[in-house]
Amino acid sequence: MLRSQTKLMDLGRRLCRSIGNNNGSNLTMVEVDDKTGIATLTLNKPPVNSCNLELLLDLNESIKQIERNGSRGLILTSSNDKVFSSGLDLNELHQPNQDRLIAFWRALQDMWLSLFLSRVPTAAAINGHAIAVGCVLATACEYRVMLPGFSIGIHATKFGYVVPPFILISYLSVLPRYIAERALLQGKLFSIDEALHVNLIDEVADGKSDAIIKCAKFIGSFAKTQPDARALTKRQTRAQDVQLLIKDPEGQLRESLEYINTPFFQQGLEVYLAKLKSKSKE
Ligand SMILES: CC/C=C\C/C=C\CCCC/C=C/C(=O)SCCNC(=O)CCNC(=O)[C@H](O)C(C)(C)COP(=O)(O)OP(=O)(O)OC[C@H]1O[C@@H](n2cnc3c(N)ncnc32)[C@H](O)[C@@H]1OP(=O)(O)O
Repeated sequence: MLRSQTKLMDLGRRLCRSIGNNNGSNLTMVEVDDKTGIATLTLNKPPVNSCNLELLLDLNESIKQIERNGSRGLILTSSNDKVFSSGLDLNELHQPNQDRLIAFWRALQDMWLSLFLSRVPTAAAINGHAIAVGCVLATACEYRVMLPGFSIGIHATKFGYVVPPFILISYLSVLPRYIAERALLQGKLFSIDEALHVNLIDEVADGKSDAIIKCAKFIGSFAKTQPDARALTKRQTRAQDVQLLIKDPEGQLRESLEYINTPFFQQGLEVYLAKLKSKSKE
């Protein structure tokens, strides 16, 4: 084999390095680009990246791992080419075992705080539908690039769910209040043009790799900033948004559990889950 060929192969091998998150699961995958130092965090829970307890724990561990290993940034994306994330795994909320429900909701609150307050620059390469908490994952990031043909938004009210404050905040952190309020009350899912128009997303990409390149470019825009100063400034900017959850996580947990356990919520969820299942069998 020619020396130049060997060199090229070495370069290819060097470009991306997988790092584990210590728990051995493949629900999320982390690859660090050796050249840029940017980590790509891929949601990988078939069929539609619905967030169950295990995925939330795994995601949180991966976010922390990316910060620990000194990556220069985090790009969140999906291994499914149609669905970024379908939001919370509704089976976790339906007739739940109470201990598991507590662990699930804690993991959700913790994961959101980790992503929203991450020290490193964050961007979402949204390569499929981003529904409800799927949208919350994207809005927790600092920048969003999306592929055409998919929907993004929080449609909870359409199905009789009230959203907890941190979900509300994740909308309010990127949308003007009147747009966030109207969209939440309507249970609106945005098309890509609508999302771009209100700045729910920052850019449109024509494929996943284009989205990753655009996210990396955004992260590169911080190259000349001092990482600790950037991280602290981000934390200060977002301090008010997280106040409630940081000051009283158990109170927030209690309120959510009370609501989830109401017969009203459970009955509505049962109807919705049945519809979802029958739709997938059509
Ligand atoms: C004071 C108040 C305080 C607290 C309130 C507390 C709680 C309230 C919660 C409110 C916030 C809610 C947040 C959420 O995230 S709820 C989740 C909402 N998500 C959805 O509604 C998405 C539903 N899914 C879809 O629309 C489609 O699946 C999707 C994503 C467009 C993909 O479509 P497609 O590729 O055609 O795939 P299928 O529909 O065939 O789905 C494949 C398979 O997956 C199952 N599934 C899909 N989504 C979920 C889900 N979110 N949870 C569980 N299961 C899901 C689907 O049923 C299919 O399963 P099957 O076994 O039939 O193959």
